Amino acid sequence: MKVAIQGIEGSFHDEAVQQLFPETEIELVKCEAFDQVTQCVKNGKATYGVLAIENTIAGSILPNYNLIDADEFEIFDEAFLNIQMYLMALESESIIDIFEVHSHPVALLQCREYLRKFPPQFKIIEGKDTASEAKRIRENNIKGAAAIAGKQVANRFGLKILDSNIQDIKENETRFVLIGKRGASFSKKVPNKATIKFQLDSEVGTLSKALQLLASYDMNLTKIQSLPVLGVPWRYAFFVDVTFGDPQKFYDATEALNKSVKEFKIVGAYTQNKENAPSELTKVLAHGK
Ligand SMILES: O=C(O)C(=O)C[C@]1(C(=O)O)C=C[C@@H](O)C=C1
Repeated sequence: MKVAIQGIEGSFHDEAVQQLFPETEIELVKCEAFDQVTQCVKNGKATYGVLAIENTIAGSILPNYNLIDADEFEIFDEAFLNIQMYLMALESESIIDIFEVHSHPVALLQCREYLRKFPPQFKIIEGKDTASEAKRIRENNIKGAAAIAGKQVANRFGLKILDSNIQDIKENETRFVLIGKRGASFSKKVPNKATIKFQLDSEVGTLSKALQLLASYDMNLTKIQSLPVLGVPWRYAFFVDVTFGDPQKFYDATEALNKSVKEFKIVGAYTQNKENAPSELTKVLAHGK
């Protein structure tokens, strides 16, 4: 099965794929940017894509909301990874030799306070994914440069860890979503979580009424994210994550909400996966049910 990610083997996206599909043979479709991931799913080069959507230090990865929304993709599943960051360089280097650091922009954001401790001439360079940056340092034998990546990357590419757990807050998690073409859903599990999207008229109380309606159907709101509607200045769309016990109540709530909001859409109804259970798809592929 082909799954597109931004990054290469060893990146956190790769780890998320392994988390979702521990028993399935996966061919990673390695992309250099998030929009390439959705393009690959759109044009069939990959059946599914995995995208980071939010991090507990860096916040929402907003462009990925737009990418999922723009091309009528659906969210099928989610995975949570504990993210611990490490500073790594060639075996010959020690921390005083380092004058520049390379990593994924979101990884650098997670280590902002740590990076402030280096002298002003120290360069912070946004690159590709964490693993590619580390690999490049190793393959080109780049002295004086370090990468920020997960421990698995140092092991995989033979780099020396110069500093450990360097993200600004010890507890650090990233949430990833599994996406595919709309309607290509596979899970036989009853959903207990969903992401919905809608727009509202700019009138007093419209958002409050929408949220009250969700509450009246026992929907537990876990996240709300507003994003500009592209091409319509100062208008916003709301992406809301809810968890629920009774899927029928969720569908009743969406039916009611659809009548009072604009551009309503269920971006995905799936199973909440804080425990990081393998994706249902693994079972479907193995047993056909
Ligand atoms: O560069 C990587 O290893 C990634 O998988 C990217 C990414 C991200 O996009 O947030 C994934 C998880 C971490 O939050 C840091 C970086």
